[in-house]
Amino acid sequence: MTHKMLSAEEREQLLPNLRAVGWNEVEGRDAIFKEFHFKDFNRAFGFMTRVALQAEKLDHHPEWFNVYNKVHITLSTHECGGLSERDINLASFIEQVAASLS
Ligand SMILES: C[C@H](O)[C@H](O)[C@H]1CNC2=NC(N)=NC(=O)C2=N1
Repeated sequence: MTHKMLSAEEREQLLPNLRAVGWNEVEGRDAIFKEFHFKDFNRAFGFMTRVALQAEKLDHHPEWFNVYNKVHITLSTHECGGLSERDINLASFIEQVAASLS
């Protein structure tokens, strides 16, 4: 399957919404990043478990890092070497899960 990089127009429309909820563009790479904080490890890992199952379903996986109650997530589409619609869709799913757990 091929994935198309987001166009300049799509970026102008989509990125401000993501920025408003804490996703930032990564420097030197076409990717987005957000840091999540939970009450404890149990919440953080519960969050990761839900995201993992959806990622597998979508065949689109986060780059992430966890220490105790913190989860750092980077999203990018390796296949096209940058941001695609898949990253936007996964980011919005991640936002829903995080909202349901905090
Ligand atoms: C073969 C498989 O479809 C690809 O490797 C998928 C898997 N998960 C992926 N995840 C992400 N984030 N980017 C990809 O390009 C990607 N490609």
